Amino acid sequence: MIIVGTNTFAVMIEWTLSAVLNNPNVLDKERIEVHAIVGHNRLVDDCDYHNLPYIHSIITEMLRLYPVTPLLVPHQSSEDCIVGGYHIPKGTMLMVNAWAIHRDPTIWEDPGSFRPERHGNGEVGGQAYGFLPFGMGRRSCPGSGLANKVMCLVLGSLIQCFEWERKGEGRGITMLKATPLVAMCRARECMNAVFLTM
Ligand code: HEM
Repeated sequence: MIIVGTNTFAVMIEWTLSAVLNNPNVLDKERIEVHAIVGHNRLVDDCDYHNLPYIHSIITEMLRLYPVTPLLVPHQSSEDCIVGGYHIPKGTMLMVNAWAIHRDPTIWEDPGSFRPERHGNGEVGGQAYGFLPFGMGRRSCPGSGLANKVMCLVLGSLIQCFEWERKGEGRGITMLKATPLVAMCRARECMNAVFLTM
């Protein structure tokens, strides 16, 4: 529980920051949203969660392109069954290739490109079964709500408080970046008053 709840999350934040730093227009758009909703006099908070739709779109798009557990976790069939016309004997180890589903051109338009806008207001822009970063059904991830909330608050705070500059891309069960993200951050001057109250 501790490993799935921390490692997945840390990997996801690194992937998301990388994508945002590589797409300055996305960073600018998000900064404008955070500035309009939260301003400069306080930090991003719990109460802002439902009012930051573009952050939700960014996180959804990241979970689509870079699902941290690309093959989910192995399951085992408890009885003989038929899936998509294939006979699956009892006791078979079953893996779901979420990576391939998330990049299937019959489900997603231009699947390889990073376009948060495809998920208007954070709602998933493809078919329901085309997006399963947290699995599906009764064994799906019980931490998905918490994960989405924490990712939103962390990403919002990082964008609100710091100026970001990419320095190059320099590392469980999760999909790590082949080259770790290397970035430089500097506290934003407009946030100094907030930092002084902490
Ligand atoms: C970005 C963050 C996360 C991602 C992408 C993620 C993804 C997943 C996936 C794909 C599964 C397997 C679902 C399946 O069997 O098909 C899973 C299971 C699980 N996750 Fe997460 N997870 C995340 C965060 C968390 C957090 C924060 C917690 C706890 C606080 C958590 C707790 C669990 C547990 C306990 C299971 C096993 C559920 C079961 O087997 O019934 N996860 N997660």
